Amino acid sequence: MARKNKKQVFENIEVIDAGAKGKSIAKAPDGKIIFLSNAVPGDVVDIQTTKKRKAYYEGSAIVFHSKSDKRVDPACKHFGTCGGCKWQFMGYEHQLAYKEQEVVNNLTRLGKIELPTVTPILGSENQFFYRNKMEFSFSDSRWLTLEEIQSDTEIGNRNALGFHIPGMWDKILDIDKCHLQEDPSNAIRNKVKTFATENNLPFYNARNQSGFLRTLMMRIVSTGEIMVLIQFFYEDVKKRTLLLDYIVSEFPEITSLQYVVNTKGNDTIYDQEVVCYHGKDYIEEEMEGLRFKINAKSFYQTNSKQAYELYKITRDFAGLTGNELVYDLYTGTGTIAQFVAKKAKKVIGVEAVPEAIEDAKENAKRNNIDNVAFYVGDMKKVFTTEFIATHGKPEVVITDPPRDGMHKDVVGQLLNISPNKIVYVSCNSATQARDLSLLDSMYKVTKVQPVDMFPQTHHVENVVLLEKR
Ligand SMILES: C[S@@+](CC[C@H](N)C(=O)[O-])C[C@H]1O[C@@H](n2cnc3c(N)ncnc32)[C@H](O)[C@@H]1O
Repeated sequence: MARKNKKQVFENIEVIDAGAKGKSIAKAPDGKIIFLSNAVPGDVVDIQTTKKRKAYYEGSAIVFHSKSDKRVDPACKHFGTCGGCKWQFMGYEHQLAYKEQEVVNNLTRLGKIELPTVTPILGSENQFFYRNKMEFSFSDSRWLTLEEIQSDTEIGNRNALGFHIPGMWDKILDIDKCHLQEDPSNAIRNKVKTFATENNLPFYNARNQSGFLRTLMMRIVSTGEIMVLIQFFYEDVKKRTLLLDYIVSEFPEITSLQYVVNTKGNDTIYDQEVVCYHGKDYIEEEMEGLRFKINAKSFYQTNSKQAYELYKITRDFAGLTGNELVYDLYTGTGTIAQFVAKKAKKVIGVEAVPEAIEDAKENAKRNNIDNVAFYVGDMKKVFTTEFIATHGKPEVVITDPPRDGMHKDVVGQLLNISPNKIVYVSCNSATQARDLSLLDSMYKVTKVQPVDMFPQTHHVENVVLLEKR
């Protein structure tokens, strides 16, 4: 019987494009598309298929006949094994061009939207070290390279503090220098790893569910404040104090040192008690004179500088005069709501996560903003006709949904209340395209501005202004 997924090799194929999920695209001799993960458009390669589907192949380049002039040398030595920055081998101007192309393709092909001239994508000033939050995992079974496996030398300590190998929940790549978060991020991570190893603090083993140290989360923000949170698998006061005291003495610049004892199977801390060991239990980020208190569980845009650009575009698209009632749907910790508040009569933010709404209310108070109000709940249940009757019909709606886009009932309600303008901020232009096509009967897209929040990855944010036809 013929094997269903028999691997094939296609020779001398030119990689022609970049596609969704950071894959590049080539065409097989039979006309089908091949999605590749390790090639840049312009490379000429031999491809071994890894999966065969009805309409396409997945594969990987095994021989490079010539290399694309879009290539650059990756800055990070972990590139290729670490799944974090898939596009690091492509020049930044080309990353931007492909991101912009993806937005345009999704809106025109998937959404069938008639677009105005798209404003060129706004690149990030920092192409590296732009993230304010990172989380690293401890493991006692470090991912080994092929050379290490093949070598005769005995591998002693296998402790790692780094990232999951893509698609592998129990394998951690040890990170020596990550190019995503500013110093002292690398120094803290490396010193914690060395100290913990030297003092025999057991690193986690996900397979056996054993070990003491689970994760290290760091937040470093523009005000200079630093939050470090260590997650332990069980309580051991002696070991815990040993490590935390070491961190305090070695890094006095840390303004918030916290920990969690999480005995569950998974690493999420959202249902866990967070204990402040040293300093304050929060840090503060600043944007245009506004201060945002961020605790260990709070959501905050991870690229602070580019978030400021995104918010300015959003406010500009909203074109507020000071007389409008604005709704900020999916408000998170209410940052957009507070950012536009001084240009509006009133802003109402709605969000599903109760803690985020608590942060939003507290931040608004601390910022002396009294023309905002926040409500918690699932959008499709909260954003009802009764809610509108109680709080008023908005002239402008800003919406910033998660990757899935808006629920169809929420889109239906927008059509129902028909604000003059809708500013749609999206981190997934495919679902944004779907929602825009549902709004198309009543709204015309008049402005489009893609924004790059995550250099070296394929992710792209897009802001769209919709005006009533
Ligand atoms: C992309 S974030 C936007 C955050 C915020 N606008 C900001 O810039 O910080 C999307 C937000 O939608 C919230 N969310 C997700 N599903 C929701 C739902 N069904 N109803 C209400 N909020 C939801 C998430 O918790 C998250 O805070």
